[in-house]
Amino acid sequence: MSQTRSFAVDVTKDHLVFSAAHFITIGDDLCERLHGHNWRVAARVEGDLDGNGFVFDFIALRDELQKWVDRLDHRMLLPTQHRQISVEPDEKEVHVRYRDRRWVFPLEECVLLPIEQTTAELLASWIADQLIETLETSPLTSLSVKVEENFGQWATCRVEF
Ligand SMILES: Nc1nc2c(c(=O)[nH]1)N=C([C@H](O)[C@H](O)COP(=O)(O)OP(=O)(O)OP(=O)(O)O)CN2
Repeated sequence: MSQTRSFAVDVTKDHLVFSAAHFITIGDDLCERLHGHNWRVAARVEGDLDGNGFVFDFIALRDELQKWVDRLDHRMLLPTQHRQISVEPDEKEVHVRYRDRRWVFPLEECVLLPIEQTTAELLASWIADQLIETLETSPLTSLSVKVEENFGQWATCRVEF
């Protein structure tokens, strides 16, 4: 009987969590109040086995993911590509505006993300973009990043190579 076999590596850890603030718009007229989440992050890579019998070293994947989780931890997450929320940094502060609502945050407490919204989906996509640079020397076939915004509410971004 013929068989095909495929391999994947998953990394999910209790410490792969960042606590951050954000708000999103929903539809044209609803802009959430500023609030926070403990966002949990996990990653999966698929591909052929290397000479070690690895798809990819768990430890390297875990540590790379942790690096990006740490960059987001205890920060205000702001999307720079939103069509209704303007995000304007100066030397010390970030000025944010949605219609007649305004917020000013210390620049060093923010992460400005080149995405349209700070949804779980687009945060997963941004994290995937950061991981790809490290992974691209390995012969992987896909990368999936999962972000959990609230218990049991996960979004996944899967990139195929
Ligand atoms: N597919 C997605 N759906 C929703 C997203 C998202 O990123 N992707 N995000 C939101 C909002 O950010 C919302 O604030 C999610 O917060 P959550 O705490 O899960 O929702 P509740 O306000 O209902 O919280 P409870 O504390 O559970 O009452 C919405 N949808």
